[in-house]
Amino acid sequence: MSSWLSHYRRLQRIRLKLLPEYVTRWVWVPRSLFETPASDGNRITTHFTGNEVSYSMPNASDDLFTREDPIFSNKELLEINHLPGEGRIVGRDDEISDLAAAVNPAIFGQSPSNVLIYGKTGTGKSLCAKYVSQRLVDTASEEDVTATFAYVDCAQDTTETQAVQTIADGVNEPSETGIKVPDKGLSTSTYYKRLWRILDARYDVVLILLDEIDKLSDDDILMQLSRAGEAGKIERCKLGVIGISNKIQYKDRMDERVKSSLCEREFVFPPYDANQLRNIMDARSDAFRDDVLDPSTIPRAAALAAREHGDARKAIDILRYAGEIAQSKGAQTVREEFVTQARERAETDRFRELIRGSTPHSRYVLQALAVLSLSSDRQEGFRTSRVYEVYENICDGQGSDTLSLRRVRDLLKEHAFLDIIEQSKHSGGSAEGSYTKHQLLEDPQVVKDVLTEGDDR
Ligand SMILES: Nc1ncnc2c1ncn2[C@@H]1O[C@H](COP(=O)(O)OP(=O)(O)OP(=O)(O)O)[C@@H](O)[C@H]1O
Repeated sequence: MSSWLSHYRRLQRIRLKLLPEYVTRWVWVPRSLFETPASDGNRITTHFTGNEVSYSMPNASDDLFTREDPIFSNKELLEINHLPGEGRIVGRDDEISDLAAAVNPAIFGQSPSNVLIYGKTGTGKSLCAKYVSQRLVDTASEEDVTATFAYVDCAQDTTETQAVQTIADGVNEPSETGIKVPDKGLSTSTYYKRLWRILDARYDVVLILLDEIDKLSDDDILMQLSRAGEAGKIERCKLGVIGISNKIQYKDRMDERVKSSLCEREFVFPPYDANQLRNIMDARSDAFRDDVLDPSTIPRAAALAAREHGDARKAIDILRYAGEIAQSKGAQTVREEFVTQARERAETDRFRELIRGSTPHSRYVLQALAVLSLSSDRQEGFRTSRVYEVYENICDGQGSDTLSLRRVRDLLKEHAFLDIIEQSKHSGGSAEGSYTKHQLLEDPQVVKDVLTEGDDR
């Protein structure tokens, strides 16, 4: 490293070794030690202010780094975890009012309705549920009602114990209640007992948001929460549950008793159309610098996303990637043509994330389905036996032993559970009996590309 940066680093080391904090102000050091010639002839000077040390180089003109982002002015607005504020929730007014009406009784000290929200991924379910819950808490406090909401990601807290611990911990304030909710180590029933005590001690109303409720390993917590008041577990506090799922069939799996108390109100969030997606993206166009977005870029991204899925999250991803592509190409504007490349990248990234950590055979099975889909115009899916044949070839190519047909069937089921493939049952009459067909829900080319990444290395 011959640049002035190497001198900078060396100087830092010298100071750390030679000048501990307590002698900094008293030691006289020859000027030459702190004025070091840089390779381009400039001198780097070290300044001391109290115990602070800083460096300066006159006439530094370093074009190694870009000092201002030429494309984005507030990229955070397009980040995956960004929760948009009120003005940026677009096209969900009806859903927001319906939800608000369902939980409204809480404001008068009555129990909010339990709600189940369905809808495909990226249709704003969690966003609207959190937004309405926060508004309820704010309005309740104006009416002297103490309210809060707890959010549980059931994909992460899949067991009853984990979920109840998360809720109890979320609503607790140990200095006020004197109750501790350790991360682990208590029995499920003890967590419940502490939760009920905390709720009664602190709140008039609590909403519990169970996101991806279908990932819970059983219905036990739903039974407990939806009947806590009725069963006399809590006296003062009124509890409402908002369950969120992107599996419309989820309700069919539910215990009848849970269904009757949890599904007092049900709402379905439809996928966004092109206009709504366009408005959602327009509301965040200030993520970009002025005049950087070509006028056709957002409409093109909206049309593409609406045609394929109606998912706002993916639409926003596409817009962000289009900006990053413009950045990497050194383009002055984010052009419409970047949207197509961005869409491929968004799909690829998402699928890569979806299968991260999956086993090699689970990947071979998917690869087999991708190969079959790419080699056929028929879209109605492939029988297990056919998938198995191609899977055997892939294993052969990889020099790997094959798993049994039964095990491959299980792997296909797991992929169906994750919505990577869709399964359908067919009857072949008395001669053939019934059989299952499997179809990729992802773009087969994306699946194949991601699964064969690194194979040529
Ligand atoms: N109506 C909207 N207005 C503005 N942004 C939205 C809207 N709907 C969704 N989004 C954006 O998309 C992201 C995903 O939305 P959200 O998490 O609510 O989807 P979801 O339906 O719960 O999806 P999943 O089932 O995958 O969890 C949000 O964080 C937000 O950035």
